[in-house]
Amino acid sequence: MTSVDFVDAIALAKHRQNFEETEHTRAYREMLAAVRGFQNAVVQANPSPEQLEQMTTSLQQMQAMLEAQALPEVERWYGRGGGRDGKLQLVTPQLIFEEVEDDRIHAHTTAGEFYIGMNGAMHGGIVATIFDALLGRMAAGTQGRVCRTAYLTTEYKAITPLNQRLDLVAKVESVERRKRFVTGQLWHGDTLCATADALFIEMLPGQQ
Ligand SMILES: CCCCCCCCCCCCCC(=O)SCCNC(=O)CCNC(=O)[C@H](O)C(C)(C)COP(=O)(O)OP(=O)(O)OC[C@H]1O[C@@H](n2cnc3c(N)ncnc32)[C@H](O)[C@@H]1OP(=O)(O)O
Repeated sequence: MTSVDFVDAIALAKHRQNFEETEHTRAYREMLAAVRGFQNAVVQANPSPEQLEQMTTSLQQMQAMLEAQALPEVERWYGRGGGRDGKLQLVTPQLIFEEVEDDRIHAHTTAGEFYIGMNGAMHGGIVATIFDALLGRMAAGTQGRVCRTAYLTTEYKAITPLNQRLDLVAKVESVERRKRFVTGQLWHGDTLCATADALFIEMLPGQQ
């Protein structure tokens, strides 16, 4: 089996939904958490020349080790999972899904320094990426529908802080044939930091 067998998005998603949490994959999740910790540390420090040399050498060694084991997308653990602790991914801060219903989701997250824009505020592109992941999960619903984002509009109402709990709410507003219109809100306590509305289209067999 190669990744070429899975240009069909539905077949790829179905195959990747079969994901067993084992000791080995839990260790992979822990490694990704360590990468997140590293990313947070790396953006906050100005290491000395000696430290930089040491870090660059170590990182190059780890990169070479991983490159020697690279797999086609269909076989990778990255991007899989999807229970309460969300997917095994690094593109957004980890999302914790508290309630997942077919028309409503409540989740939360805490974004570290890696996701900084400027002056303590989260980068706006990360806010939009969080909404894409949250609203994509909403469009998938409890049935695991395979959908793609047709549009996603984000409004930034207040600074989204780092290192603080953020609450995320998603809702399905309406459904028309393959179209799922969904909205999202990102809260810090009582402050509404950002909102989004998006259209997700359910994939047809054969579509990439
Ligand atoms: C439990 C399991 C959990 C699983 C968790 C999964 C979580 C995943 C989370 C991660 C998620 C991350 C997800 C990602 O990041 S996906 C990556 C980002 N998105 C893309 O790359 C998508 C690129 N675009 C396309 O592939 C196509 O355009 C799609 C597939 C979207 C539609 O092309 P397709 O040929 O299939 O459909 P159609 O053109 O006949 O249109 C169909 C209908 O839609 C209407 N329309 C289309 N576009 C727009 C528009 N912009 N505004 C308003 N309306 C629009 C259109 O008028 C028509 O309406 P109607 O005639 O029916 O009335």
